[in-house]
Amino acid sequence: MTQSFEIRGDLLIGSDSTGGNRTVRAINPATGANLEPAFAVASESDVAKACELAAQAFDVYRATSPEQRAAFLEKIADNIMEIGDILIERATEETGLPVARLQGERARTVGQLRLFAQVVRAGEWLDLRVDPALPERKPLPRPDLRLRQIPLGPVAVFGASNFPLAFSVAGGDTASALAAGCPVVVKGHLAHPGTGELVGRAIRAAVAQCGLPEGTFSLLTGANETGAALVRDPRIKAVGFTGSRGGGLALGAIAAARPEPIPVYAEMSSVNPVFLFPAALAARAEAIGTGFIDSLTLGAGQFCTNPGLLFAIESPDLDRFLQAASDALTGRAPAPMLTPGIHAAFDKGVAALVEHDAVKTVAHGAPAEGVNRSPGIFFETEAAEFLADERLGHEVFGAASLLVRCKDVDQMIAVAEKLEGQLTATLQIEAEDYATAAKLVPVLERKAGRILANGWPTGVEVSHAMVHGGPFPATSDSRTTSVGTLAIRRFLRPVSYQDLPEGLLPAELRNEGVRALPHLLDGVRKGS
Ligand SMILES: NC(=O)C1=CN([C@@H]2O[C@H](COP(=O)(O)OP(=O)(O)OC[C@H]3O[C@@H](n4cnc5c(N)ncnc54)[C@H](OP(=O)(O)O)[C@@H]3O)[C@@H](O)[C@H]2O)C=CC1
Ligand SMILES: O=C(O)CCC(=O)C(=O)O
Repeated sequence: MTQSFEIRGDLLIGSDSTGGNRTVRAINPATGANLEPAFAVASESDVAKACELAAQAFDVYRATSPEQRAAFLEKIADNIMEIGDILIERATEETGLPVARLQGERARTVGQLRLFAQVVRAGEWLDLRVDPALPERKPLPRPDLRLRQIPLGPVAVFGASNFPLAFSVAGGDTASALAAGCPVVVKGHLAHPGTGELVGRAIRAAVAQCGLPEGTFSLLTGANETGAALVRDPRIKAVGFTGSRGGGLALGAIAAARPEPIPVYAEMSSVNPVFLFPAALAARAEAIGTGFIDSLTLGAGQFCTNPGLLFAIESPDLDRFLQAASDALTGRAPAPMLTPGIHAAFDKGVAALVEHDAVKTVAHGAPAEGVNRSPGIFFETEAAEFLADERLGHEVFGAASLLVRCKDVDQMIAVAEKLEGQLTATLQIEAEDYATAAKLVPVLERKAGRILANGWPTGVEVSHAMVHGGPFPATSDSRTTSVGTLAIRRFLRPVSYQDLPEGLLPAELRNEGVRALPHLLDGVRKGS
């Protein structure tokens, strides 16, 4: 039977739909119009109720078999697809993003849930290890030691404004936390509350269809105080966040100040440097120029992987690149940005660069027609100026980028050394550049979570070998990723069982259970 999912403006607290205080409306950023209905704002007691239900659900949910948990993730994916066109229509209205982009993002979202279902079934994430007892060992016997990973507990997820599906209510943080066995309480983003509610209802339906405890999932709408109360709640054991540096740091401070501090996995701010090497510019300056502008203006530049900084060595080929990039940007019509606040922040960041004495505007897009939009813009400066003013390396969230002219490779490496942590670093190279690029790669490994060649950083593959992370301020914890299957590790911790009788061991660590799954036996890999 086909299910129907509606937007009512409710909070989804376990199986309960509540919404006393309906004061928030979504805005269509393309027109500035308010959208119906009004959404409920979660009170402190709503937050506490969602967390209590999540805590009650934890032991039951984490005890689900891999098959049950994988089937739940797949049911969420099926239900999201069942929402149908109204999901895409509402997301378009709330974000100003084009239909094709949102359809692609929906595919990424359900693909991500299905990938985590495969991960759960495969069992590598359990990281099973068995060191059998050595009773005869001298001078001391070794006990029987068995290790597995268990989930941390209820997780708070902050949906991102710029990916209303893939980084929001059922996005990567939620998918990886649920895959790990953690109940999830989402603080939805006010930029797309209707989209969030539809997806939240799809998850909640899957909870009921799979016979899971109601507290496995809740969705709260609200402002800063709702999110702060959620992170403070003692039942929450970890936080996933994508957004601004200020927001991530504020939530990290709240988490660190709790009587029991908890990890906050915040993906925050990145300018994603691109290094244009001489032979690459000589071979394909024009193609690099247009490729750059396509990546820069994708989604009105509202990607945390947006290429916001370029480095290149002075040459006539660099001038060819600049001409091609200028031609590609000039006349390009700006798309609406996600919220009036994000648009205002973009205009402020651009104004600071326009007014900067050491920065020259290279090109900009066509003038804006309509609200919440501004032309894309491309600046240049000299390496010495860049090194003298650290503000030039800060993120301007939107379609703005700065080219830094370098004298030679040594200067390019010197500026790279000064960069803050990044999600990505990109090399445009040809074979003749490899020897010089080899000097830069070790520097970039220290700076970024992903290093790529001859592509553009926007558009993150959801896969096993992806890292969407990096040193601060790209994220709050460079040891992990928010995209890809490795993201599950954020919500797990190891437990070692020493000499426990077989009957007290978890099923997967008993002799028969462990043989059926990949594991390390005395340090040697066994199983698939
Ligand atoms: N690196 C990236 O991937 C992204 C970066 N950004 C950056 O963030 C800016 C603003 O965009 P936005 O998406 O709203 O990001 P924010 O960081 O402002 O907000 C993200 C989420 O965190 C919450 N939040 C923020 N600060 C606090 C706080 N002090 N206490 C409790 N909750 C908090 C917000 O709640 P509430 O809505 O109630 O404020 C929202 O739910 C952009 O201009 C851009 O610079 C945005 C998107 C992605
Ligand atoms: O580029 C992508 O696909 C993902 C970008 C991202 O993580 C973000 O903008 O928050």
